[in-house]
Amino acid sequence: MSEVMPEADGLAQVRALLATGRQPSMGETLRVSLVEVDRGRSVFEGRPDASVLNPMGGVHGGYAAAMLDSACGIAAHSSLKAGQAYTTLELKISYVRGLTKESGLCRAEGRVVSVGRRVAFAEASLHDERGRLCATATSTLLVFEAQPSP
Ligand SMILES: CC(C)(COP(=O)(O)OP(=O)(O)OC[C@H]1O[C@@H](n2cnc3c(N)ncnc32)[C@H](O)[C@@H]1OP(=O)(O)O)[C@@H](O)C(=O)NCCC(=O)NCCSC(=O)Cc1ccccc1
Repeated sequence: MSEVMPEADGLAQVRALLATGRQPSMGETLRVSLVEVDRGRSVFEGRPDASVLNPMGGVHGGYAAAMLDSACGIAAHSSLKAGQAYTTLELKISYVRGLTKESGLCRAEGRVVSVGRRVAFAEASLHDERGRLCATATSTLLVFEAQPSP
Protein backbone atom coordinates (compact mmCIF):
# COMPACT_ATOMS: atom_id res chain seq x y z
CA MET A 1 0.00 0.00 0.00
CA SER A 2 2.62 2.55 1.07
CA GLU A 3 4.64 1.44 -1.98
CA VAL A 4 1.70 2.41 -4.19
CA MET A 5 0.94 5.81 -2.58
CA PRO A 6 4.06 6.77 -0.61
CA GLU A 7 3.07 10.44 -0.58
CA ALA A 8 -0.34 9.76 1.01
CA ASP A 9 -1.09 9.46 4.71
CA GLY A 10 -2.15 6.10 6.17
CA LEU A 11 -5.89 6.73 5.98
CA ALA A 12 -5.69 7.67 2.29
CA GLN A 13 -3.60 4.55 1.60
CA VAL A 14 -6.10 2.26 3.32
CA ARG A 15 -9.07 3.97 1.66
CA ALA A 16 -7.36 3.47 -1.71
CA LEU A 17 -7.01 -0.24 -0.94
CA LEU A 18 -10.65 -0.47 0.12
CA ALA A 19 -11.72 1.27 -3.10
CA THR A 20 -10.01 -1.41 -5.24
CA GLY A 21 -12.32 -4.07 -3.76
CA ARG A 22 -9.30 -6.39 -3.51
CA GLN A 23 -7.80 -7.91 -0.38
CA PRO A 24 -4.15 -8.69 0.34
CA SER A 25 -3.39 -12.41 -0.21
CA MET A 26 -3.86 -13.37 3.46
CA GLY A 27 -7.37 -11.94 3.34
CA GLU A 28 -8.09 -13.85 0.13
CA THR A 29 -6.80 -17.10 1.67
CA LEU A 30 -8.94 -16.76 4.80
CA ARG A 31 -11.79 -14.99 2.96
CA VAL A 32 -11.56 -12.13 5.48
CA SER A 33 -12.24 -8.62 4.20
CA LEU A 34 -11.61 -5.08 5.32
CA VAL A 35 -15.08 -3.48 5.14
CA GLU A 36 -14.73 -0.12 6.96
CA VAL A 37 -11.96 2.29 7.82
CA ASP A 38 -11.84 5.66 9.56
CA ARG A 39 -8.90 7.42 11.17
CA GLY A 40 -7.87 5.12 14.02
CA ARG A 41 -10.62 2.57 13.38
CA SER A 42 -11.09 -0.48 11.15
CA VAL A 43 -13.59 -3.31 10.67
CA PHE A 44 -12.91 -6.72 9.14
CA GLU A 45 -15.51 -9.38 8.35
CA GLY A 46 -15.15 -13.10 7.76
CA ARG A 47 -17.29 -16.22 7.83
CA PRO A 48 -15.28 -19.15 9.25
CA ASP A 49 -16.01 -22.44 7.49
CA ALA A 50 -14.70 -26.01 7.32
CA SER A 51 -11.40 -24.79 5.79
CA VAL A 52 -10.17 -23.21 9.06
CA LEU A 53 -10.79 -25.90 11.69
CA ASN A 54 -8.35 -27.21 14.29
CA PRO A 55 -8.01 -30.96 15.09
CA MET A 56 -10.76 -30.64 17.72
CA GLY A 57 -13.25 -29.44 15.09
CA GLY A 58 -13.43 -25.86 16.35
CA VAL A 59 -12.15 -22.84 14.44
CA HIS A 60 -8.36 -22.61 14.71
CA GLY A 61 -7.24 -19.87 17.09
CA GLY A 62 -5.13 -18.41 14.29
CA TYR A 63 -8.29 -17.40 12.43
CA ALA A 64 -9.43 -14.97 15.14
CA ALA A 65 -5.81 -13.93 15.71
CA ALA A 66 -5.44 -13.05 12.02
CA MET A 67 -8.65 -10.99 12.04
CA LEU A 68 -7.68 -9.19 15.25
CA ASP A 69 -4.08 -8.55 14.12
CA SER A 70 -5.50 -7.12 10.88
CA ALA A 71 -8.02 -4.95 12.73
CA CYS A 72 -5.35 -3.55 15.09
CA GLY A 73 -2.88 -3.09 12.24
CA ILE A 74 -5.21 -1.22 9.92
CA ALA A 75 -6.51 0.93 12.80
CA ALA A 76 -2.89 1.94 13.42
CA HIS A 77 -2.10 2.30 9.70
CA SER A 78 -5.03 4.69 9.24
CA SER A 79 -3.53 6.96 11.94
CA LEU A 80 -0.08 7.31 10.35
CA LYS A 81 1.37 10.34 8.61
CA ALA A 82 2.78 10.16 5.10
CA GLY A 83 6.19 8.52 5.11
CA GLN A 84 5.53 6.35 8.14
CA ALA A 85 5.31 2.55 8.17
CA TYR A 86 4.46 0.07 10.93
CA THR A 87 4.58 -3.54 11.99
CA THR A 88 3.08 -5.57 14.82
CA LEU A 89 5.55 -6.22 17.65
CA GLU A 90 3.26 -7.99 20.07
CA LEU A 91 -0.33 -9.30 20.02
CA LYS A 92 -2.25 -10.60 23.04
CA ILE A 93 -5.48 -12.51 22.35
CA SER A 94 -8.21 -13.48 24.80
CA TYR A 95 -10.35 -16.29 23.37
CA VAL A 96 -13.58 -15.60 25.22
CA ARG A 97 -15.87 -17.94 23.27
CA GLY A 98 -15.04 -20.59 20.71
CA LEU A 99 -15.76 -19.88 17.05
CA THR A 100 -17.35 -22.68 15.02
CA LYS A 101 -18.25 -23.09 11.37
CA GLU A 102 -21.75 -22.08 12.49
CA SER A 103 -20.61 -18.73 13.96
CA GLY A 104 -21.76 -16.95 10.81
CA LEU A 105 -20.44 -13.57 9.71
CA CYS A 106 -17.85 -12.46 12.28
CA ARG A 107 -16.79 -8.85 12.70
CA ALA A 108 -13.49 -7.68 14.15
CA GLU A 109 -13.35 -3.99 15.05
CA GLY A 110 -10.00 -2.36 15.77
CA ARG A 111 -9.30 0.93 17.52
CA VAL A 112 -6.10 2.83 18.08
CA VAL A 113 -5.39 3.64 21.70
CA SER A 114 -2.36 5.86 21.06
CA VAL A 115 0.21 6.61 18.37
CA GLY A 116 3.58 8.01 19.35
CA ARG A 117 6.67 8.75 17.31
CA ARG A 118 7.89 5.15 17.63
CA VAL A 119 5.14 3.02 19.17
CA ALA A 120 1.39 2.62 18.63
CA PHE A 121 -1.05 0.73 20.85
CA ALA A 122 -4.31 -0.68 19.49
CA GLU A 123 -7.11 -2.95 20.65
CA ALA A 124 -9.75 -5.00 18.84
CA SER A 125 -12.76 -7.17 19.57
CA LEU A 126 -14.40 -9.91 17.52
CA HIS A 127 -18.14 -10.68 17.64
CA ASP A 128 -20.03 -13.51 15.93
CA GLU A 129 -23.14 -13.05 13.78
CA ARG A 130 -25.33 -13.16 16.89
CA GLY A 131 -23.34 -10.26 18.36
CA ARG A 132 -21.64 -12.40 20.99
CA LEU A 133 -18.13 -11.38 22.03
CA CYS A 134 -15.76 -14.21 20.97
CA ALA A 135 -12.26 -12.73 21.29
CA THR A 136 -10.41 -9.55 22.16
CA ALA A 137 -6.86 -8.39 21.46
CA THR A 138 -4.36 -5.76 22.43
CA SER A 139 -1.48 -4.97 20.13
CA THR A 140 1.79 -3.07 20.29
CA LEU A 141 3.06 -1.80 16.95
CA LEU A 142 6.36 -0.28 15.91
CA VAL A 143 6.13 2.96 13.91
CA PHE A 144 9.10 3.67 11.68
CA GLU A 145 10.16 5.62 8.64
CA ALA A 146 9.05 3.94 5.40
CA GLN A 147 11.97 2.76 3.27
CA PRO A 148 11.82 3.95 -0.33
CA SER A 149 11.20 1.08 -2.77
CA PRO A 150 14.35 -0.02 -4.62
C1 LIG B 1 -14.70 -22.81 27.15
C2 LIG B 1 -13.83 -21.63 27.48
C3 LIG B 1 -12.39 -22.00 27.32
C4 LIG B 1 -14.03 -21.22 28.94
O1 LIG B 1 -15.30 -20.78 29.14
P1 LIG B 1 -15.81 -20.47 30.61
O2 LIG B 1 -14.94 -19.56 31.32
O3 LIG B 1 -16.07 -21.76 31.25
O4 LIG B 1 -17.11 -19.65 30.24
P2 LIG B 1 -18.61 -20.12 30.13
O5 LIG B 1 -18.91 -21.23 31.04
O6 LIG B 1 -19.42 -18.88 30.21
O7 LIG B 1 -18.70 -20.66 28.64
C5 LIG B 1 -18.76 -19.79 27.52
C6 LIG B 1 -19.38 -20.57 26.38
O8 LIG B 1 -18.50 -21.66 26.03
C7 LIG B 1 -19.25 -22.88 26.10
N1 LIG B 1 -18.35 -23.94 26.56
C8 LIG B 1 -17.89 -24.09 27.78
N2 LIG B 1 -17.10 -25.16 27.84
C9 LIG B 1 -17.05 -25.68 26.61
C10 LIG B 1 -16.39 -26.79 26.02
N3 LIG B 1 -15.62 -27.63 26.71
N4 LIG B 1 -16.55 -27.02 24.71
C11 LIG B 1 -17.33 -26.22 23.95
N5 LIG B 1 -17.98 -25.14 24.46
C12 LIG B 1 -17.85 -24.87 25.77
C13 LIG B 1 -20.36 -22.64 27.09
O9 LIG B 1 -21.43 -23.52 26.89
C14 LIG B 1 -20.71 -21.19 26.79
O10 LIG B 1 -21.58 -21.12 25.64
P3 LIG B 1 -23.15 -20.74 25.85
O11 LIG B 1 -23.16 -19.39 26.49
O12 LIG B 1 -23.72 -21.81 26.72
O13 LIG B 1 -23.69 -20.72 24.44
C15 LIG B 1 -14.22 -20.45 26.56
O14 LIG B 1 -13.47 -19.32 27.00
C16 LIG B 1 -13.92 -20.73 25.10
O15 LIG B 1 -14.55 -21.55 24.49
N6 LIG B 1 -12.93 -20.00 24.54
C17 LIG B 1 -12.53 -20.17 23.15
C18 LIG B 1 -11.27 -21.02 23.04
C19 LIG B 1 -10.90 -21.12 21.58
O16 LIG B 1 -11.75 -21.17 20.71
N7 LIG B 1 -9.57 -21.14 21.34
C20 LIG B 1 -9.09 -21.19 19.98
C21 LIG B 1 -9.19 -22.57 19.38
S1 LIG B 1 -7.92 -23.65 20.10
C22 LIG B 1 -6.78 -23.83 18.78
O17 LIG B 1 -7.16 -23.64 17.67
C23 LIG B 1 -5.37 -24.22 19.14
C24 LIG B 1 -4.94 -25.38 18.34
C25 LIG B 1 -4.72 -25.27 16.99
C26 LIG B 1 -4.25 -26.37 16.26
C27 LIG B 1 -3.96 -27.58 16.89
C28 LIG B 1 -4.20 -27.69 18.25
C29 LIG B 1 -4.67 -26.61 18.95
